[in-house]
This record gives sequence, C-alpha cells and structure tokens, in this order.
Amino acid sequence: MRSVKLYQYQLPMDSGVILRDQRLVTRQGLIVELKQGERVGLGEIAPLPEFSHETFEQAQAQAEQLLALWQQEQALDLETAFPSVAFGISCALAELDGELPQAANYAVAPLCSGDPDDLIVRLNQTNGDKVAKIKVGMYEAVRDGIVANMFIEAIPDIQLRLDANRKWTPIKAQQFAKYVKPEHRQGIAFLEEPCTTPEDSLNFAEQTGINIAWDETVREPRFEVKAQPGVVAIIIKPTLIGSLTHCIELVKQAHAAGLTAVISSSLESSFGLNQLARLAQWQTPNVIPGLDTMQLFKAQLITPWPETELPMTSLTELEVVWQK
Ligand SMILES: O=C(O)CCC(=O)C1=CC=C[C@@H](O)[C@@H]1C(=O)O
Ligand SMILES: [Mg+2]
Repeated sequence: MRSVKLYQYQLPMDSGVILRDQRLVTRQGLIVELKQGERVGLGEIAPLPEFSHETFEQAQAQAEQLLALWQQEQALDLETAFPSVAFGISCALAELDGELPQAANYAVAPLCSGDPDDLIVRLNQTNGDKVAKIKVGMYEAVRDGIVANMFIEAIPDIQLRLDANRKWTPIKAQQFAKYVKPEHRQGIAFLEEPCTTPEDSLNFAEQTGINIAWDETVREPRFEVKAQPGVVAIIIKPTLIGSLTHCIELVKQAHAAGLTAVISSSLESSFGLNQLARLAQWQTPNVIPGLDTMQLFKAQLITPWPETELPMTSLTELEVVWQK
C-alpha cells in the first residue's frame, strides 16, 4: 500500500537576501512524503525564484501528477520533469529505499555576505581547509579585486571561491584581475562565471591565470562536462539540475574530466540542506560543499542544521496541500 502527501512551507528570510533583481522575503517550497508500508521517504521541492525556470505552481502541479502515478505503482520519468520536482521526488524515493547514506558533510565554505572582517575571524577559527566564498560583481570590479587580494594577504593558506554570476564584461573582469597580485592568484581556488558569456570567461582564465568554475553554464541545454584550459570545477545545484541520478552522473563526468564537483545549495530549507550535505558526503567526500546558506534564513524546517539556533517548524505543523 502506497500513500503520498505534499506539504507546503513558507519560511521567513533574513531581510538582506537579494536574488538577482528581487528581494526574497519568504522562501516557499513543498515537502513530499512517500509512504509504503512502514517505510517513509521525504524530499523537498523548492524552485528558486529568478533561477528556476518553473514556478512554484507549475512545480506543484507536476509533482501531483507524478506522485499520483507513483501511488498507483506506475513508472515515473523524472528525467523529463522540472529540475526541482525531479530532485525532490528522487530524494524522497532514495530515502524510502534507504539509498541516501546518513553521513553528512557539514563543512561549509563560509559565504561572505557582509563585513569581510567577520569572515576573516571565522576562517582563522577554522581547522583544516580554509575555504571561503565571496560574491563579486555587485559593486566596482576594482573593489572586488582589492577585497580578494586583502583576504589572500590576511590568510595565506586560504582557498577563495569567488562568484561573479556572469556580471562582468571582459574589461571589468580585467579590472578585477589587475588588483589581485599575480603571486596571489593561486589563492583563488576558482572564480565562478566571471563574464557574461562562457567564451569570455575562458579567455579571462587564459589571460589571467585565474581558475574558473561553471555554475550557470552547467544548466545550459547543450552543456557537456569536459576538460577545458583554466576550468577547474563545476557547481552542481541539484534543485536547478534535476534528479539524484542526474546529479550523480554529472559528478562522475566531472571526476572523469579531472574537474572538482561542488554540491551547492539553491537556498533549500534546513531539511533540504541536510540532504544536500549527505549527497555531498556520499558523492564528493573530499570537497567542501557550497552550503552556507542557512544564515540567510530566520527559521528551520524538520531537520536542524548544525550550530543553528533558529526556531524550528516540524512536519506536522505544515499544511497538507495535496494527498493520495
Ligand atoms: O554556492 C554556494 O556556496 C552557496 C549558494 C550560492 O551562492 C547561491 C545559491 C543560489 C543562488 C545564488 O544566490 C548563489 C549563486 O549564484 O551561486
Ligand atoms: Mg554561482
């Protein structure tokens, strides 16, 4: 006997969370609950505004169709589903079958969204790999270059991950590079998507010796994982990519091409973030995932995130929006 429920959540966000052009006041998503006999599996479906192509309503409608099929013991095709739906349902199925190992990688790359001095204090308290992520491309490229240079000077063994989200023209990207001393450039583990086009980003890597990573490019229709000069990593955001199987396949392809695969968040709740930390430990055990996004929330859901004091909402407190 199978049964299924969809719960809806709404979590308040920190006031400063801006996604591309929009302020994100509340994070909205669905929790899928699959039951088969005594076994239960949960997953999260949370399309990210401005990043996902599907809306919340479209994701919910498709999830209902697919889950009705599952309930009737029919085959599901998750590979053609919306990425957020495919990821959430595939996680719930994996949980039901005990396929997602419990061990989690909670080492995060601290995200600098405010005062750089706070991040320096945090990193100096870190044992082991000193990895940090800084958003660039929001202010003057020159300022970004000075900040990056300052971090590398302050913490010589740092491995910075920078993310420009395709905001720079080739000239702006060069302005940034000019302020990072050549001997400091190896302190940048990678710079995600420096330029508007992948071609310009590849040229930037070649001209500056600064390694780059693909994030947005991974989600383009004709993307293929391959070794390219200056490219060292691909960022995998499962909610924007698709099923667990698809994500694991990308990780394998990245490793085969000699690239690092970084599992990263799309601002899932603490519940989804925990599943991502488990996926990261399972598939990319030696890589620090990009999951430092709990700090952007004002509340947690179902599963706590380590060292987080925020109020917790349990599954039973959520509204059931659909069931079969
Ligand atoms: O990658 C990380 O370390 C954290 C996640 C992160 O930076 C992002 C998640 C989702 C949308 C964006 O705001 C941003 C990104 O552009 O990568
Ligand atoms: Mg990015």
